[in-house]
Amino acid sequence: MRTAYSVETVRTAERELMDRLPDGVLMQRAAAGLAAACADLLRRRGRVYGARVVLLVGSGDNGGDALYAGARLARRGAGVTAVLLAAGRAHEGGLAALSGAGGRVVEHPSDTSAPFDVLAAADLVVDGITGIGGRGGLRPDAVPLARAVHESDAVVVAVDLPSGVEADSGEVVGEALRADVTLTFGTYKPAHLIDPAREYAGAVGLVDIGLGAVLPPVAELEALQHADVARLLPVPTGESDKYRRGVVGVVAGSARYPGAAVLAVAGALHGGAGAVRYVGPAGDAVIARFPETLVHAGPPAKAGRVQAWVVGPGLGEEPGVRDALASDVPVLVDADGLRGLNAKVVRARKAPTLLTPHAGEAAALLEVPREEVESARLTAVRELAARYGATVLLKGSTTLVADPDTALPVRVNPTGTPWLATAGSGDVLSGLTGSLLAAGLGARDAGSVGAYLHGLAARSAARGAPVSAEDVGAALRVAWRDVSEEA
Ligand SMILES: NC(=O)C1=CN([C@@H]2O[C@H](COP(=O)(O)OP(=O)(O)OC[C@H]3O[C@@H](n4cnc5c(N)ncnc54)[C@H](OP(=O)(O)O)[C@@H]3O)[C@@H](O)[C@H]2O)[C@@H](O)CC1
Ligand SMILES: [K+]
Repeated sequence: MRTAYSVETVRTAERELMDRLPDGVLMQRAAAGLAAACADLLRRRGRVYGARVVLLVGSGDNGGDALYAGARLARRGAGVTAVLLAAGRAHEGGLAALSGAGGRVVEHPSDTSAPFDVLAAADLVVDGITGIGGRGGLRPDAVPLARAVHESDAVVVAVDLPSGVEADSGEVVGEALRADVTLTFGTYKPAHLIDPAREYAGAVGLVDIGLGAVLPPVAELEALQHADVARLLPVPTGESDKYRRGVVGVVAGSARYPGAAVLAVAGALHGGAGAVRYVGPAGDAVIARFPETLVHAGPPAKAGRVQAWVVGPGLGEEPGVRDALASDVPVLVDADGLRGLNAKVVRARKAPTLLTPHAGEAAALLEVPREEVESARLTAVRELAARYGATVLLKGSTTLVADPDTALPVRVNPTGTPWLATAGSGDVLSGLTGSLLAAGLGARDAGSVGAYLHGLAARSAARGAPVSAEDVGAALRVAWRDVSEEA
């Protein structure tokens, strides 16, 4: 499991750890890890001795880390120049260390083109403008430097965070530095796991500075990995029959969108339930493709017992949502089922409800513009979970799963791929996730395991080429096998 902690939690832990250690030890640990990673990158492109390294240095400790790491590289023969964005406020000890090691210093802004000249010739740039203390994106002075960095051929290493991203939310206000590699300290922060910031961070490495021992046991965010998912997968036992493995009811499709029914059933057949009961007008299309499905014209209340319902994909105006919500089993609501969803009705349910909106649907539920959800995904998913008293899976570039119990970490799906942005892939996900619910997983686990397998399936089906939703459905078995081999 990968976990991420908020800035406030990190600061508290850092104070506790600092009290136990001599002054400056944490920064030296950070700088040593940073310098070692930079030296590795330089060696891969040539060698450290004689390499041209530029440090972008802000006014805080993030700049201090960069300066001390720069001093270590200078001692190994690199030509290191620090560009000070807040001359007079740069970390004193770091500056002294750098000049003691033979590093140079230039100021920005300045009357000369020196900062831009050194950037144009750099092999490696260390971004130490801001870390967890940065607010409000890059300031105007820093923007031309960031652009010069992006135009150069240098490898860009961000200290702790790419400067300009918001650590706690993953938001990017205006412009931010784009890094090839980000070295963070002690723990990941939300921005390392959530888009758009995650994308700016490049490959993220974690430097152990001893913070783990003082961080609280429950993180703000967590990302499951293969072994975690393997432990959660439902596995049939000797006593299992199709009913004991769980029956999932799929209320999807309409005369206009019969394909959504087929795709949701494709997902449901691969999610661990023992049987899939399809309810709606697209029974013929479903049976033609998946003869093992039990079909019923509806309404859901008359279709027979299930252990979980999936309602919404391609439903149009067809009824069924109310019936499913009135049941006493877990319900997953997706797509058309989310339209006009009544928060009071959802809150009053005794069994779990799992809502699976994309950004547009989430925006409609929250009555805010879509861009607001896209730029602040973590806030949006938490707000929806609180408002509906439901588990919410917010689909998108980084899929997030929030539980209505705010003490539980929000789950971030690490297996996403841009190839998943294809028509019908959400229908496969809702069927799959509903099937996991019917097989006995809780809503939070079903949502995060569903998103994980769905992303893996898309990756394995795509392998760098476009995929259809049907391909994703067909590759779910491969993803399941791939994960369960870790158990
Ligand atoms: N936590 C840990 O365990 C450890 C933390 N360590 C390191 O410390 C870092 C945190 O250091 P920090 O607290 O000094 O904050 P930091 O990110 O350098 O920035 C704050 C400064 O920037 C300024 N400023 C604000 N916004 C700005 C903007 N948009 N654009 C430009 N400037 C802006 C603001 O001053 P202002 O100009 O607003 O007066 C303030 O002076 C952390 O990320 C990690 O690298 C490691 O050494 C070891 C262990
Ligand atoms: K930085």
